[in-house]
Formats: sequence, C-alpha cells, structure tokens
Amino acid sequence: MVSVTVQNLEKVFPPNVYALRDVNVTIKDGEFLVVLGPSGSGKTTFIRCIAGLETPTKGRILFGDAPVIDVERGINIPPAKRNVGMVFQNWALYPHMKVFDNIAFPLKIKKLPKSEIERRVKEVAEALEISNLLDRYPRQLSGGQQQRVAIARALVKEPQVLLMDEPFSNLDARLRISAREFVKSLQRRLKITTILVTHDQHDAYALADRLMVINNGVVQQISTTDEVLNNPANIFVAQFFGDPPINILEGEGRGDHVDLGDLKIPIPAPQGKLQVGIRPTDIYIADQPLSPEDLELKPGRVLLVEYLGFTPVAVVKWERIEVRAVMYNKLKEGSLARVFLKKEGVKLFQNGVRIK
Ligand SMILES: Nc1ncnc2c1ncn2[C@@H]1O[C@H](COP(=O)(O)OP(=O)(O)OP(=O)(O)O)[C@@H](O)[C@H]1O
Repeated sequence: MVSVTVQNLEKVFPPNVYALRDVNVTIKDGEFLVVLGPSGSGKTTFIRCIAGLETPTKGRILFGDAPVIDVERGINIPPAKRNVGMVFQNWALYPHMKVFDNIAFPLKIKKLPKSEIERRVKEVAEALEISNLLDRYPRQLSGGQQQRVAIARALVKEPQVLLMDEPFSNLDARLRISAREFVKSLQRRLKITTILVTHDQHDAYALADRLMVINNGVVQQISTTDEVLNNPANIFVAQFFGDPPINILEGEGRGDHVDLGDLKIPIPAPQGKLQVGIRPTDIYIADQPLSPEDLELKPGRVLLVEYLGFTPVAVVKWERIEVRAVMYNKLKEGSLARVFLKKEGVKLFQNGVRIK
C-alpha cells in the first residue's frame, strides 16, 4: 500500500467555480481518512482528482513518492494506471452482468488469464462474504449486498488506494450501521489506504482515523474525530460536527468572564463581542453536579424535552437565551431546573475563528 500526498490542489470549473482551493493533506499508508462536508463543498471533486477522473487546475498528488498528477510539470497518469479502487455513490453495477462478471470486469479489461480471474474473484467474494451470490444479477440483491459487490469490484484489482464516494447513501438506517462496521473491519484487515467522502457526520465519526472537514472547497480542519469534536478550528466545524448540535450564543468578553446577558460565565475572555460554543453534553440538568468542578448556573426553565437518539435533551430557557442541555433527571416541561456547566468544554470564537 502507499501514502497519498495532496499538495496545493486547486480545481476551478469554468467559468469561475472554485471547487477546491489549495488543499493540502497527507494520508498515511493504511490510514482511513474521511472527508466530511456539506453538499457542494468539493468532496466528490477531491476524490475524483485522486482517482484521475478529474484534472486539477493546480497542484500535485503523489502515491508514495511518485506523482500521479503534477499540473506544473505536466504529469498526469491516466485513471487505469493509478491502481485505485473506486466505490461510487450509486455503486454503478452493470445490470446485465451477473455478480461474478461485475467483479471480474476490471480484470478482464486487464486481460488477465481466465484461471487467474476466477481465482481472484472467488478470493475477494469470500472475503466479502458474497460467494453465494456470484450467479445472481444485481437486481436480485439487497442494497447491502449490492454495496458489497461494488466494494469487491473495487478491491479485486488489489488497488493501492481505496476511494469511496458516499457509499452508504442508498442504504436504510439499520443497514447503514452494519455496512459501516463491515467497511471498517475490512479496511483494518486489509490495511488499505482509504479515503471515504460523506456529508454524514455519523459515517465520519464511526469510520475515520482522521477527518478532513471541508467547506466551499477550503479545508477547515484535519484531525482525529475526538480532536475535531473537542477542539474545532472554527464555528463552521463546531456546528457541522457533533450530535446533538452545539449551542452557539452571542456574548461579550469582559476579561475575567463572559457576559451572555442572562448568564455570566467565569472564564477568562478578551474584551469585545464573541460567540460562545457549548455542546449539550457540557451543559446539563441534574439534581446535583456530576463532578465537584462543574459550575452551577442560575436555574433555568425546561421548555421542551426532546430525544436525540435515546438521550433526553432539554431546551432550557432563562430570560432571553435558550440552550439544549443533556438531562439526567426526569423533570417535566415547565419545571425550573438546576443547570450545571463543564467549564472546560466552553469554546470561544471571534469572527467565526476559535480563540479558546
Ligand atoms: N463538471 C462541473 N462543472 C461545473 N461545476 C461543477 C462541476 N462539478 C462540480 N461542480 C461544482 O463544484 C462544486 C463542488 O462540487 P462537488 O460535487 O465536488 O461537491 P460535493 O461536496 O461532492 O457535493 P455533494 O455532496 O452534493 O455531492 C460545486 O459548486 C459544484 O456545483
């Protein structure tokens, strides 16, 4: 396997759409990188540039030490010679071919001997637990099975790099979870350098060794999922990654505290307007503090109790401000609640950029 190094990558679509701006990232040998961003952020363009299906306007990409594209030096290795496996959003199986032939297709193009093709298709089918499906047509398979066939077809070439573009988007919620587990354990087993693109933060959280968050073609942050969650680089990242979503409140820095109007939080903060980010897991309703360091705020009114996953989260209101807070007791809507804050979880932003 290889590392993938992306340097100063830019893609401008005519007349003037900047799909990618100066992207720099190195994906280590055997690493699982997830690229997370909203619709239109440049994710597909990024992965297609790596596959060779799109030609960047600037920059270079190396597999190990070897450039597969270097715009300035005029190097552009065609997709078939890059030895990448690609799984597309719609899986792109050939409907008129049986599973065996779908998987065998990339090897037939390479004109490998029949016996070799047979051996490799059987091997990959076994690894993906679809040996019993080789005689069926794609329409005779469930979504999860079709996805495995698409992955088998990507892997049968024994690629150096596996690229997956929204591979779970056609699966229902339950299948999605088992498909994620499957992809993760397969990647661990094969130790194949993998880049997966998704707009779904749950995919990202479940799969990524490292996460690259992108918006408007600009990389916002590249780090482990925990680091992105606990130390988001800016407000966009803080709001885009995290479930339940982070509370963002307008405040005023006053040196030794932040003034939120209804509440004053005793943490050091530069003078002036700022935004305060508090994850619902860092502000909670309970009968007593979970830890002696946690700060008790003024009691707030429980406006609403909602369930995010199976976790009860309350919308708490003071005079003006409202936040979502995890709930550890069974208070009814309308009750006055004791509210506690984990001060170390409070994040401060100025002009959208993280300052603390
Ligand atoms: N062939 C093209 N011609 C012109 N503009 C394009 C082309 N392909 C993509 N774009 C534009 O480039 C930007 C990035 O698109 P891209 O498909 O990479 O985003 P994405 O993050 O993958 O989005 P989605 O999640 O919706 O698939 C968008 O503004 C898109 O409209």
